[in-house]
Amino acid sequence: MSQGAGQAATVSLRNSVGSKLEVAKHGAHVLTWSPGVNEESVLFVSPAAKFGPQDAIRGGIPICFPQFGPRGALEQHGFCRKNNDWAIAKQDEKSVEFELKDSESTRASAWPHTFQVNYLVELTDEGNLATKMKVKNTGSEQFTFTCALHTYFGVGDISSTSVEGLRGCEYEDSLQGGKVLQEQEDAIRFEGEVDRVYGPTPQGDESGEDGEGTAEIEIKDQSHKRRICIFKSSSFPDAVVWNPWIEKSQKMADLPDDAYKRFVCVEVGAIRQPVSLQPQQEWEASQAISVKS
Ligand SMILES: O=P(O)(O)OC[C@H]1O[C@H](O)[C@H](O)[C@@H](O)[C@@H]1O
Repeated sequence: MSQGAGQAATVSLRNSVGSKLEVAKHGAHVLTWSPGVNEESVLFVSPAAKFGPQDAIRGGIPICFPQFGPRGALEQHGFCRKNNDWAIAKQDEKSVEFELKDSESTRASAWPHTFQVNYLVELTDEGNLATKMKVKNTGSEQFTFTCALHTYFGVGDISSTSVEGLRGCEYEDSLQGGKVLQEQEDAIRFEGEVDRVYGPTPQGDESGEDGEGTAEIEIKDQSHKRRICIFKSSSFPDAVVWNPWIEKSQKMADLPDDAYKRFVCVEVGAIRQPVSLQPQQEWEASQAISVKS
């Protein structure tokens, strides 16, 4: 574990081709990921991000669990992303597995269940970022949850960025009170705030667990002349597309007013239909990300 500058205690991983990533123990929060040697991180972290013990870090990959957004009685996006009780269950040179169990504070929350979350973060030999999330009901009563990996992807300029792969998919438009619509475009472009929960999204081939194969969703980052390919398992049936644009950014203390120009969130998750687990039942879902020119 090392202490990143101004950040929580972090774990750094490297592979033989010089790819690297950094994960904060706080929230099991992936902060940076660089697939190639001496490349900048593909993930966006706000220059005004806060790293205190009670803070949700603005950027990287926050884990939203056991509740996505305001869809329940917990605080926005649930307690996981701010939780300091994540332990390191396993670690080797190219992967680290974090583990979070229920605690006095979670049992005192509006979601008082006994559970275990395991979150595996891996740097593949090709330099892709592979993550797997497992949730186990370790109690004696059924519970439900919603969740997402809330990934902030860095882009050169949001105005020349598009998100592809969601044509024909149903979505809830948060800017229209959750009205359900169907995506008509091959490419989603950004000329203002976008906040949509798509799902179930068209499924690529499940072989994408290592970031190779046919991506479900692609971010075309024209300014950096690259495609960011997102693969997700069918147990993450949904994907949120979000950019706050300027008005919402001006209301966010941990985001500079013009920072919206340099990121887009595509957040794979199980959101529209909560996941239900019987006692001792386990659920798992994975996301892999790769970058192609
Ligand atoms: O500010 P946060 O609690 O991190 O939420 C940031 C954003 O997360 C998701 O993208 C939601 O769809 C948005 O409605 C929300 O504004």
